[in-house]
Amino acid sequence: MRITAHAKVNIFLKITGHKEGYHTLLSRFMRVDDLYDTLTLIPEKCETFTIEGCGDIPTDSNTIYKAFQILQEYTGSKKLKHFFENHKVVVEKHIPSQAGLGGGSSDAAAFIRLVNEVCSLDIPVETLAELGSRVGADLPFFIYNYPSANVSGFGELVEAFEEETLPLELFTPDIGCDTALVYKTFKQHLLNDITLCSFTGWEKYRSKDLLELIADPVMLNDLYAAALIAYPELKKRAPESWFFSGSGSTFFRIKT
Ligand SMILES: C[C@](O)(CO)[C@H](O)COP(=O)(O)OP(=O)(O)OC[C@H]1O[C@@H](n2ccc(N)nc2=O)[C@H](O)[C@@H]1O
Ligand SMILES: Nc1ncnc2c1ncn2[C@@H]1O[C@H](COP(=O)(O)OP(=O)(O)OP(=O)(O)O)[C@@H](O)[C@H]1O
Repeated sequence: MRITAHAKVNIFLKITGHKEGYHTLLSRFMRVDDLYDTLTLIPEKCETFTIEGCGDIPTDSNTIYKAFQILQEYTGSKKLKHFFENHKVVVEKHIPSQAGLGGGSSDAAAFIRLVNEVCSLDIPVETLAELGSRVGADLPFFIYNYPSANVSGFGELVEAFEEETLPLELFTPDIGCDTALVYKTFKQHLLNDITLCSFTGWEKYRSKDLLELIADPVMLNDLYAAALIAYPELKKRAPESWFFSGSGSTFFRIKT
């Protein structure tokens, strides 16, 4: 009873607006094949829901626990409660936190997919994605588990994009970027300047072609400029000609 929870990068990320306190976006998400956490369900009597391997993150704020609560509420069954009185969740973390790689979201999505199977919940993937979106905006992409996808809305509209994943090299400086702060900075300084026509048709390009064609990391990812304002020290750590993922702080490029 084991599952891998892969990291993602955002090949491009353009903010399209703001409503209900959240930003809407258009982004190409790509799974990172060789960077993943693993989640294992291990038989053991547990007095409370038990997660091992997530360092000092309190259980209550762990995305895996949030996913459990949402599944529990949705199914309303004693099956899940009973299962987790007799199994613990062991996480092997490899994806750095606050890095723009979606680690916490990927863990929660992998947990939902695994529990759906192991506990024979038979919940359709669309419903799992909707339940997942209540944990975080990145969850639907990880629930569908496509290698590459165009993602829009707040993150809940996920459309598979037919292409192979790229071999990626990642660099995560030791600067944790708080997603909420980066979005807040974007709203304050940059939201008024968005020009929707500047990225018309980007979603149709293969990721490799788009990275070559646009080449500028600031143009490709709207949150990069916001992250540079919120975390000015990022500038010194940015390697020349690398791209920026999500709300940071990871830079990536295609392996040569
Ligand atoms: C930056 C991305 O990772 C790109 O893939 C996502 O858009 C963010 O996804 P996430 O980490 O799952 O974000 P969440 O945990 O849902 O949201 C954290 C905070 O970021 C802001 N937020 C998030 C997503 C979004 N579309 N608009 C926002 O303004 C909100 O203030 C929210 O409270
Ligand atoms: N299972 C988990 N794994 C990692 N972080 C978690 C987890 N559950 C809760 N968190 C909390 O979520 C915060 C953000 O972690 P995460 O690794 O998901 O962020 P991220 O790199 O900002 O992702 P994003 O791509 O969404 O920007 C961390 O500071 C951590 O305290």
